[in-house]
Amino acid sequence: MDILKLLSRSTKQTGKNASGKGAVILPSAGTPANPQLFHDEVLESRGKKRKRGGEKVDVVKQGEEDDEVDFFASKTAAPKTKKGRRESGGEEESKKPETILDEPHLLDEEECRQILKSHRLKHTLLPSAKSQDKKVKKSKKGKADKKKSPSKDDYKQLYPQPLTAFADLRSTYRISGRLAENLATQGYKIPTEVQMGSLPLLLQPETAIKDVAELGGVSAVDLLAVAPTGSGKTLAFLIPAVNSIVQRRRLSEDKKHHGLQAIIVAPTKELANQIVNEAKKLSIGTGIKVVGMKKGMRVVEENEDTVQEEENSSDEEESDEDEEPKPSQKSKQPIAKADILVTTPLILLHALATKNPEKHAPMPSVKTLILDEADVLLDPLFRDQTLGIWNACVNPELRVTLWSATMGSNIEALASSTINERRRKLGLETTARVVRLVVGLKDSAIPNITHRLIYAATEPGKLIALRQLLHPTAKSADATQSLRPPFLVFTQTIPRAVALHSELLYDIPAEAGGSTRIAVLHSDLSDVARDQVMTRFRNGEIWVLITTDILSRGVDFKGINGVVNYDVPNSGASYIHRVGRTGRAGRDGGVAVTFYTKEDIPYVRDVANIIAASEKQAGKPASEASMQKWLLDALPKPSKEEKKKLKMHGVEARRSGLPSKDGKGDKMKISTKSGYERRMENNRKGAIQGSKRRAKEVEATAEDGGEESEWGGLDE
Ligand SMILES: Nc1ncnc2c1ncn2[C@@H]1O[C@H](COP(=O)(O)OP(=O)(O)OP(=O)(O)O)[C@@H](O)[C@H]1O
Repeated sequence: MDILKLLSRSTKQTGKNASGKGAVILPSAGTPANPQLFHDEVLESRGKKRKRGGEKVDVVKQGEEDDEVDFFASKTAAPKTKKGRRESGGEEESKKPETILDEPHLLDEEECRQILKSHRLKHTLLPSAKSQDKKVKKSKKGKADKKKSPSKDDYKQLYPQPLTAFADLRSTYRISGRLAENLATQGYKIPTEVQMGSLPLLLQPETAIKDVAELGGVSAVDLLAVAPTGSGKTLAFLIPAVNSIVQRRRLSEDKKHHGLQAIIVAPTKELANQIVNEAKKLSIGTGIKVVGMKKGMRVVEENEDTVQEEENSSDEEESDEDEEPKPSQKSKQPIAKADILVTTPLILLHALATKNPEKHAPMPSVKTLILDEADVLLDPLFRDQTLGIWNACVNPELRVTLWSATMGSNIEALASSTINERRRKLGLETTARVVRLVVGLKDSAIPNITHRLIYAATEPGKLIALRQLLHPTAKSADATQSLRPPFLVFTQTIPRAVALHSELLYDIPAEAGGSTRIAVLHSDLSDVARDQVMTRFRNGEIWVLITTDILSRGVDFKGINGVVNYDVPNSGASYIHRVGRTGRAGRDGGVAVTFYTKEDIPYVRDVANIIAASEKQAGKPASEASMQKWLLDALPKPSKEEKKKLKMHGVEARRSGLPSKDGKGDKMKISTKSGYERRMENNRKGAIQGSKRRAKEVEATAEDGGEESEWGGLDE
């Protein structure tokens, strides 16, 4: 069923924007023309203007977009064979005959600078462990120089080769032929900015930076990458990880052996599962095994120190947390056969537990550690777990990359000092340097979506406003004033998500799929239930998904038209990640709606500032900006302490979401009528509409052979 058709049948929307100038292209409407966000025109030294994305960009024209709307379609994957295996297009990498490669394509320094500038890419070499050591010694000697932290001069800007086309990955950076084929099969043509800026450096630093003296004479980098939501960071970290394992396997004598070489850590199960799927697609035909970490899985050899978790699942099975493990199962599982392991922090840390709670079993074979959503993984909530895993990666050749759309300076300092500290301990100061890559404006929301900050005054006001968005008959001249499903709704707490779900459950009429179109996802649900909701949402069966911040980071639903912050997010970073679930891969037309009430006024300024910065980045003139200066000036500035409290616990008044004994919390309740009342009302309305429709049908059939009746939208 085409939900756009169904929901728009009875609306007055014409597909034009308010000015009537052009059709509104929704994120769910086909393939984006260009996944890049920034392509400023930069004057070259010779006076010519550069085209967007450099010379080699192969742009998919609008006319070539998919005709059929497929909200959550994945990119073309290799077709499955009868046995259910993906066709890899031939033998494994190692058995393929040598192919003749094109000439490497390298740009001169001026061209590099121009392209990096036009795509708003900034590379900074961070201070080395040695230079930090010197500073500390100096400050100990001279009492006057108390400054231990690096000065501005220690940060050097770099201009490495940008990747201008995916074809260069093979011709210039010599990635595996099978990996290049897998990328082509999935339809990747134009690299996004973060891919342009990171892939050359991670694949071949010595080619990306011609003069190694620039990198302090070393030929390897660890990377801190801060790039917008939906800008393709997953591919940027997976390509080098898969490629390095393929190259190592090629040199290995035992090509069938699987040993853990790369670990990818993500904060939620949903994100970890998504990364497993992407990594598997890239690894087709390479012989690489990608595994998602499960409870009870073994990853290290046992010795007298290790404390293995009792087994209740194998690496291929869905774990059942309620099932009691049998004593005979204990430690009998073989070590998971994995080259790449994708995990949430705690589950892996448990698998590395030793009798000494301070120590974890080492993983000497791991040469790549990737922290996705690194700022949250290094936040106090996950910090010890993440550092525990990091410290267990004892291989001296370990390369670390950290990725997020937001990275506070404290997190950057922690990451950088952890990398340097580790090197110092292992005596490896000179083998690699840390490079920071920032795409666009640091810590900002994507510029290709529309933001709307709506004052709803009270909790019931928010419910009314949400129903207006959901209501397809909302009389609005501007198509951006209503929100077409599919969309996500974020609440502050699990009880509030559950309450909102039961409130809205009967808002979609039975003929449009009824309550099956609305679902809730949160961490109190079982893994199986969470997986089912994710699958149904990806398949387009669920139109409105109510959730908590569990889905705010990393999760990629390609065709989401909008995000509703039913409750104001707990921080600016949370806003950036939540709204970044729409407008992925450069898609235009996404809408981010944030409701706020009287209780939120002290905290909403951060969100307003982010919206203003995003509109400025998008080049919106001040007259068209939704965030007017007077509003920004009028909003109070929360203190550091207030911000900290908000980040930890959210807006106090709606913490529990349940009615309080003193009755004060009742005004924060999400409810107008009980679910039973709404269901009864809905049934009544359905019956009336049904009988009206039947009467009309009979009339119409009598007159002109009949016409399909329309859903008249939601009556409030
Ligand atoms: N070069 C490309 N061309 C077209 N689509 C791309 C390209 N690179 C990535 N994508 C698509 O962009 C979408 C977003 O990618 P991804 O999930 O990696 O974003 P992200 O930067 O990790 O976002 P977040 O910060 O939200 O985690 C995915 O659907 C991915 O397939």
